[in-house]
Amino acid sequence: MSGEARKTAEGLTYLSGFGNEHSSEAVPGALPEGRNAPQRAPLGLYAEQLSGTAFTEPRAHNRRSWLYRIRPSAAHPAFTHTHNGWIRSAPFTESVPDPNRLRWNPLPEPREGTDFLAGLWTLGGNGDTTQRTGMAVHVYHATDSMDRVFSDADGELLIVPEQGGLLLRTEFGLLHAEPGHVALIPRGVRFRVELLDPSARGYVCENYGAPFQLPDLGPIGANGLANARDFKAPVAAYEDVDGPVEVVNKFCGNLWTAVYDHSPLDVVAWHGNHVPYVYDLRRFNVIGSISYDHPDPSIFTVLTSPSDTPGLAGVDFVVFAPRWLVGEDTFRPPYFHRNVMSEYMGLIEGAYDAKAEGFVPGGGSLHNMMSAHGPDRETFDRASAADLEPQKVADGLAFMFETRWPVTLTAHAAQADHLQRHYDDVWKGLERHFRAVS
Ligand SMILES: O=C(O)Cc1cc(O)ccc1O
Ligand SMILES: [Fe+2]
Repeated sequence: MSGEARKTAEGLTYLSGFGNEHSSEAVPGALPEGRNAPQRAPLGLYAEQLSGTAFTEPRAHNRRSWLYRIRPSAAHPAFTHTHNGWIRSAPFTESVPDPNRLRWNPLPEPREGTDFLAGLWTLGGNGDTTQRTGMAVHVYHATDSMDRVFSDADGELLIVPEQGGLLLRTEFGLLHAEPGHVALIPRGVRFRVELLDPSARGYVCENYGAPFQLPDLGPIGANGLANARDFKAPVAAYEDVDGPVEVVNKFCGNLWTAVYDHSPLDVVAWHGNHVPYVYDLRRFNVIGSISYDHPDPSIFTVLTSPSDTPGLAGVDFVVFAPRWLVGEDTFRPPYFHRNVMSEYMGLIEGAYDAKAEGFVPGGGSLHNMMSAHGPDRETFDRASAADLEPQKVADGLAFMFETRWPVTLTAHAAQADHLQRHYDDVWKGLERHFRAVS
């Protein structure tokens, strides 16, 4: 926590646009012109390519960046295996996949001195890190800024703050993420998380699969949902630090550590499209029904990680942002349903329109493949009798990590004290109203 860090965070400038070929230099002349790897890079820098997709993937999906740095990334000592803390990875084998509807309260307070990495607590996931498939759901609660630097070879990290602002110092520069924003750190990008408030809490989707992209818009047209220009990439900023810096690397499910003799956040200039972003969820252009019925929540997709089957996402990131409900003769909250996709939901602020109580900011729910869920009894009774005036859903910001594979829990998530014991009861007492004759 530091006033200095907050001042830095609030004065940041950004480059605008998701998927763009961005470029930035912290020192004029640091970026080579007209080629990526001149015989001698400008200013005595080392040129390095960081790829997020195979070289040969279609141009529309290809992700890579060129970094111009004080020292090459290759100059580091061996990594040694270290403790994974509360972090677990795919394949998830600590418990049997659970068909029950499950809901957790927020994580308990961590010990003082818990940084973002130590505060990461894996709830569960699917796929296999060695196959680059699937995803993991983590929550975090931290009380301290990181001194160390982290990178994740297993996937990209979508960070969803719920309490406490974050300053993310990345190889590409600085990002500021407050509750209501999300930050996206691509696979392999080194970064450090500094806290702007006494503690920080939130959610992380670790996406082992194809990098997140904006969803196609189909008949919606050329605009809407998350607009590409609202994704902000950092401008180059570097640390020129000689001295021991611990670098932690998550690789195939385990944390590995090495002490470098310099900071690896030493990129003076870069260009490319494999870059981190911050996005303000309140910029989401919510599209919905203006006639009748409640649309499927795919209409709220912010980012999607496609799988090898068209239309079937490894993981979708979906936001339930403030919006108007105007449907006529319509049950307006989320309907009862059993879905083939599995849904982890979290709440950033306020309340969610399908749950009157018990789903609280910082908590989360898991409705695995085909589990029956939907509005709780109180919501059903209220919405079935409501006067159908136009209604603003104003005070909530909920989200969903929706995935094609069931989420298997870690042992600590399955046995957690903060796992709610009687979640099923929210659907108790839904009375029968059936009459064979109307
Ligand atoms: O609340 C949920 O379970 C998520 C959800 C929301 C919605 O509007 C429709 C279907 C769905 O799964
Ligand atoms: Fe659902």
